[in-house]
Amino acid sequence: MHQIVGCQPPIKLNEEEERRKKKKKKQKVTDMLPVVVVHGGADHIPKERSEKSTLGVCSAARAGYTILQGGGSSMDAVVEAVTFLENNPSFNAGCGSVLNIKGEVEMDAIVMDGKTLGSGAVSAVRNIANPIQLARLVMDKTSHACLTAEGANRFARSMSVPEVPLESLITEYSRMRWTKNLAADANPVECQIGKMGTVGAVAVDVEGNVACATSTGGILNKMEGRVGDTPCIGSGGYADNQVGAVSTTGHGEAIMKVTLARLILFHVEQGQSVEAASDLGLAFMKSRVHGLGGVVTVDPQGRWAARFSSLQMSWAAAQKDTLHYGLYTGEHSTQSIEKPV
Ligand SMILES: NC(=O)C[C@H](N)C(=O)O
Repeated sequence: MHQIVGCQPPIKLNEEEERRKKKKKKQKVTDMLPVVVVHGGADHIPKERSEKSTLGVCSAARAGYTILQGGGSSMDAVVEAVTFLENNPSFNAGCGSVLNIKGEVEMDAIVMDGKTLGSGAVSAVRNIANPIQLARLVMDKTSHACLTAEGANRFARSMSVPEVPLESLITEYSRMRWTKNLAADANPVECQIGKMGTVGAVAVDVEGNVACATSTGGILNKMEGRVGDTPCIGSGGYADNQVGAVSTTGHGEAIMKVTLARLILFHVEQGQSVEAASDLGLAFMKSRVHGLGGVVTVDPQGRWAARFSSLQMSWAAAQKDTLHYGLYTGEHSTQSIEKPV
């Protein structure tokens, strides 16, 4: 092998100029940090519930953003935002979860840390007010990626996570929809309407670390023990500091078939913008397996997208001093982050 000694690339006269430009570009991009984006589920939300849904995602985005502004990690921010949404009975996660065929709540959740690719998930858990916090404990305190059903509940007890009465997670609205779907003349597709509101969040902190969190009660009148896409890595969410983070919502069986979150990040790796990559992933899911859904996506520079193929998806994003939010396709409202909606 020949070694070429003293062979240097020619010095460009405008090298300094280029360096300055690059630095400026980098500064501009990192100015976009921190950021948090949340969703309240890909849905067809009845009019009377849409305001609550928008208010809910806006306060969750604010809660996550407060953590980031205080120098907190993206993981802390997404868990905080999703905890907010789980505690809000307007969403299909935590209190307000849809009921399975037996009229019971069984919930799934996942978190993923883009710095380490560490993740934690729970599936088919009951009696837990905040499955997202339990998912985080699985990540932080075990060597496993997912715990399910009774085992997850036993782990919760060992971690002193309080168990709550099953009834406390059931709202009148979810019971009404469950009963309606049991009727002989029920239309199961129509009965899903207004109740697909899985919740999720993605964030980038000031250090450029990305994270995702997703939590759900699943789908209405599902079989006992059904596990959806949410706790599955690459389906319900994915986070990698080298690419970005995604949280998904929609028809779980379809999302799993195309591993939607990872598919979107593949498109980002191929050079697509977060917006184009999200649209490509959703379009593929629609054409290939007839599945509808929605996603929130960020890249490590703080560029973000909230996209959906369903009729609606409530979403909100907090970045710099602005809160962005929307519900219908093409809707994008903004206001100062200081001002309550
Ligand atoms: N609303 C949803 O997003 C449902 C969730 N993806 C599931 O199938 O469990």
